[in-house]
Amino acid sequence: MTYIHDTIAKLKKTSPAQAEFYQAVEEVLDSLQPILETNEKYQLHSIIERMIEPERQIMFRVPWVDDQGKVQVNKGYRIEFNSALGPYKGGLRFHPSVNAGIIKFLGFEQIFKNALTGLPIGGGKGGANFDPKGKSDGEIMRFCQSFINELYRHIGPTTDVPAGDIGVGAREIGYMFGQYKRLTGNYDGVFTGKSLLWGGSLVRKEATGYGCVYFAQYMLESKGDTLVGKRCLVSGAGNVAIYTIEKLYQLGAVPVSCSDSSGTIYHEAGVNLDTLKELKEVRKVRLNEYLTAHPDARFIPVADYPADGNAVWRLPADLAFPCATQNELSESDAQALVANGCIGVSEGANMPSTQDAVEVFLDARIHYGPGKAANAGGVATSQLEMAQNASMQRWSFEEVDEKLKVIMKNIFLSASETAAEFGEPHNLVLGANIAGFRKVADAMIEQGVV
Ligand SMILES: NC(=O)C1=CN([C@@H]2O[C@H](COP(=O)(O)OP(=O)(O)OC[C@H]3O[C@@H](n4cnc5c(N)ncnc54)[C@H](O)[C@@H]3O)[C@@H](O)[C@H]2O)C=CC1
Ligand SMILES: O=C(O)CCC(=O)C(=O)O
Repeated sequence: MTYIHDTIAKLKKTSPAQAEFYQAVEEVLDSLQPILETNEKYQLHSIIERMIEPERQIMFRVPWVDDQGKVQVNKGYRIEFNSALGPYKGGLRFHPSVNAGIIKFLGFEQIFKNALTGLPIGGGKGGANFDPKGKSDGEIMRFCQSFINELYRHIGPTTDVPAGDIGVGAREIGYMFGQYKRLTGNYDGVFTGKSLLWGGSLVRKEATGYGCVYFAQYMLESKGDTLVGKRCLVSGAGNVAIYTIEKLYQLGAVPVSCSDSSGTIYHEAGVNLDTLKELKEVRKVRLNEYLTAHPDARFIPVADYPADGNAVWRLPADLAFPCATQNELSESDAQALVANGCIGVSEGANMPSTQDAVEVFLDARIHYGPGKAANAGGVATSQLEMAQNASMQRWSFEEVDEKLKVIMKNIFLSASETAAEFGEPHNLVLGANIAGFRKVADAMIEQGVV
């Protein structure tokens, strides 16, 4: 369709050198072809042109003092992408690879993901090219305070509500909230993913991983299958990976791998969750230390990965849960998974599979839950945290978990019913993109040209 082709060509000119952002936009626009062809209103209202341009992009300097007394400077970002459905909502990522293109891809995905939850939240994302690895607690605190010294004026409980992502967990949210409170004098629900001691919601920590497994469960159930006894590959060893592994065990599956940026652990007997939590949540060390407690496991260092992919996806298993980062699963990895008998993929990370890898899954007709549907449990539970804060209530673990299950089920149904409506019932990429798009686009039209 020349309209889509021209739109992407123009985007590349006006927003140069943002490869991940183009990738996310191309995937969505390809899926939207059938709805754009039959609904002139979206072109008349320039919905696509408006959707791919953030409402606001905030870029700022983050100066801070390290433990040696030297001043360091990082780049900070908050991209307020789309507020048609509610306040901007999305995490903050602290990682050295962060740049405007990565935050834009994440913010763009967040628009559709948040729409799919059915909750009143718009899309945004932020972060900094700060590397938390090896930093002292004092350095992390000073960085977070400096980050908020600028960001505080742009956020608020009904305007823009950040949360965590890679490199940002409850500790960082605590330091950022403290500084926000000091600067504004407000004690409000401006962040989610807060500590349970002061306004956090039960289940938020677990929600992305749990939700991703619930999504896999619903995909399997739709074909009369279950998770029981399934051997599962999980990548990553952070928040999403850990709680994906926890829920897989609870539902009778056997997670056999995890990974970090140093390499992959393969434990045929099943990954030991207590050891993993101790290494990553408490001691924050490299995964090879897992072998000390479990000499029967195998560690594959990154140096031994295949040139065209990631060792974790070359292992035999029934299901795959990419939970680390974008583009961590290549076309060759996807081919290896399918050849080894993998029957389903549920993405905990954002855009972990390359476009070619996604094609392999769709062509092979295996279950494929794209990140914006399968990992939406995190942001959905963030909205439940906002609802509890606003009504000064606190719901039990069971109550929140039950709501999370219902939300994930509805996302699965909405993506699969939309996919069927457009004649490709197995294609949840198409279904999720169109279902999310329709809600945002129609809201934008109703709200006029703004
Ligand atoms: N935390 C949340 O609620 C949500 C997170 N996500 C996505 O899930 C993914 C993981 O995020 P979190 O677990 O929150 O972050 P985290 O900081 O807790 O963990 C990230 C993990 O991925 C590993 N990792 C990073 N780059 C890697 C690489 N190149 N190779 C192998 N491992 C690598 C890190 O070592 C770390 O163990 C990201 O794509 C994030 O955007 C998506 C939805 C919500
Ligand atoms: O909980 C949130 O607000 C955001 C979670 C997030 O960053 C994501 O869904 O990728």
